[in-house]
Parts: sequence; structure tokens; C-alpha cells
Amino acid sequence: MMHLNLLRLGACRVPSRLMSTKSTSVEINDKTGVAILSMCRPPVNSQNVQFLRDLKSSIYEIENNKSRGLILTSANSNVFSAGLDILEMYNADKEQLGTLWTELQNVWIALYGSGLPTAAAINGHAPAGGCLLATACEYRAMLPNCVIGLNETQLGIIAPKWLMSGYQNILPQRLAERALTQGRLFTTEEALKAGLIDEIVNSKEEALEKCLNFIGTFAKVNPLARSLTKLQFRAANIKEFEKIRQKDVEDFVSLASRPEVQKVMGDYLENLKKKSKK
Ligand SMILES: CCCC/C=C\CC(=O)SCCNC(=O)CCNC(=O)[C@H](O)C(C)(C)COP(=O)(O)OP(=O)(O)OC[C@H]1O[C@@H](n2cnc3c(N)ncnc32)[C@H](O)[C@@H]1OP(=O)(O)O
Repeated sequence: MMHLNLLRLGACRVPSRLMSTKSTSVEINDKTGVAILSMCRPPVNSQNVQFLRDLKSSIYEIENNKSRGLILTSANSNVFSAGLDILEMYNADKEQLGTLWTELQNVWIALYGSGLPTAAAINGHAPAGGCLLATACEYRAMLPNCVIGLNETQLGIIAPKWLMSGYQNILPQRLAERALTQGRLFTTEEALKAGLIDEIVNSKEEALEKCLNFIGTFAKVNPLARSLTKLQFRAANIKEFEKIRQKDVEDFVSLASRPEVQKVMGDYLENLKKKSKK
């Protein structure tokens, strides 16, 4: 009887810390049952194979533990995620490129296809793969003086359709096309104006609070009805992705291993290193 009461009170249903991997940590808010998934691969949460595998397993763990929602954020102070780890794409062989891309696909489908309410507390820059993660979520709160966007064309690579779908769900077609072809990074203020983010916040705490409030708006909605409705909106993108999944890996490998694309990546990396030494 006592055990039943405890369960009703939720006292042992939700642990305060669920799981950690090498590059992620998950905390459950005891009051709300919402999971905060923090990415922690310093300095910039660049997405290598291990990081992507950790992220995927944390997302599924949160989903399987029947949390009430998922908030994605960064444990680093000024970067949400710098996107794919260019060091793992530069001078990599075809097998390594294929594995990296497959893991990026796996994370995207885990997050984009999650039935839970999802929100991104963007407490730093979110270029490329960082923007991909943020736009796979349903809501975004972001700190000022940061950038977000899909800048792939600047690296000589093309964002395939599935990768653009979060962007396309949010931005008007004309703006999305222009931003993607330009490889544009939006400042926080521009992102709010364009509708790419929902709120500008002054601290990570405020970002988390806004995300919690967003997830709280579903408190009185039947979770199954909510989740199926969300997935109806996303079904066409998911179906299309599943159809081309393998070919998409082959296309990426073929593009990313071209000498001219490797050269752009090498130069880009060198510029990044020069900038960080200044
Ligand atoms: C078909 C293809 C579709 C492709 C889909 C996804 C592709 C990608 O995700 S490609 C990755 C694109 N990412 C970027 O263009 C971001 C590059 N980084 C930055 O612009 C800045 O680092 C950032 C604004 C995120 C943060 O700026 P700072 O806080 O000033 O940090 P630093 O620039 O000094 O960087 C610190 C340190 O990290 C290294 N770094 C940064 N980004 C990456 C990265 N993506 N991969 C690997 N390494 C990265 C940077 O070189 C510095 O290293 P050190 O010089 O050794 O300190």
C-alpha cells in the first residue's frame, strides 16, 4: 500500500539523474518529469561519431523512460554545437565518412521523430549540425549575440532534403531557399525576426525556464493524441528520408571525399584554427 502511494506521488517514478555518457548528461526535473539533455564535448560540442552515438542513446533513453518532454542544451558556455566535427571529415576515408553521416542521420531521426515535446535551450552558437538539432525540436529559446543557420554551402557541401526539413518547417520557402544557398548564419536577433527561434533570453536558466513553460503548455493534453498529431505533421519528411537513407549516405561520401571539397574543408579548418589562436 505504502509503495502504491509513493508511486502515486511520483516519489520513485522519476529519478533525478537518469544517465550519462561520455559526451551527454541527462537530468530529470523531479517536479515536471521533463528531461534536460546536455551536450558536453568541449570546447564546441563538435559532432564526431562517438558524440552522435551518445546523443542518440540519450534521446532514446529519455523516450523510453516516459519523460514528459525533452530539452536539449549545451554544457559549454558559448557554443550549443558547432556541427559536424570537421576533423572527422577532413582526410577521412570513405568508411569513416559513411559512419559519421549514418550517425548524424540516426540522431536526426531520433530527435525529429520523437513523440515527446522537444525544445532547444540554445545557450550559444548553433551553426550547421547545431542548427539541425535545434530545428528538429518544436521550440527554441536562444541567447543574444550568437549565430544559428545551415552554412553547409560555405564548406562546399549540400544539405540534403531531410536535413533542410526542420528549417523548411519553420521558415517561409523563399527565405529558406535564400539562406540555404547563401550558407547564411543568422544572428540571434535576425533569427527571431525570421521566426527561426521563438524567444531571445538573457541566460541559460531563462532559456530552460522558457522551454519548460513550452512543454508545460501540453500538460492537459492527452500525450498519445499530442504525439500522433505531431508525427502526422512530420510523417511526409520522415517517409521520404527513410526511402533515400542509404543513397543519401553514398551521396554524402561521394561528395565529401572529392578533392575539391576536401580542399575547402582543409582551408576552412585552417581559418578556424588561425581565428582561435588570435
Ligand atoms: C551534405 C553535407 C551536409 C552537412 C551537414 C552538416 C555539416 C556540418 O555540421 S559541417 C560543420 C560546420 N560547422 C561550422 O561551420 C562551425 C565552425 N565553428 C565556428 O564557427 C566557431 O568555432 C563557433 C562559432 C562554433 C565557436 O566560436 P568560438 O567560441 O570562438 O570557438 P573557436 O572558433 O575558437 O573554436 C574552438 C576550437 O574548436 C574548433 N572547432 C570549431 N568548430 C569545429 C568543428 N565544427 N569541427 C572541428 N573543430 C571545430 C576550432 O578549430 C578550435 O580549435 P583549436 O584551434 O584547436 O582550439
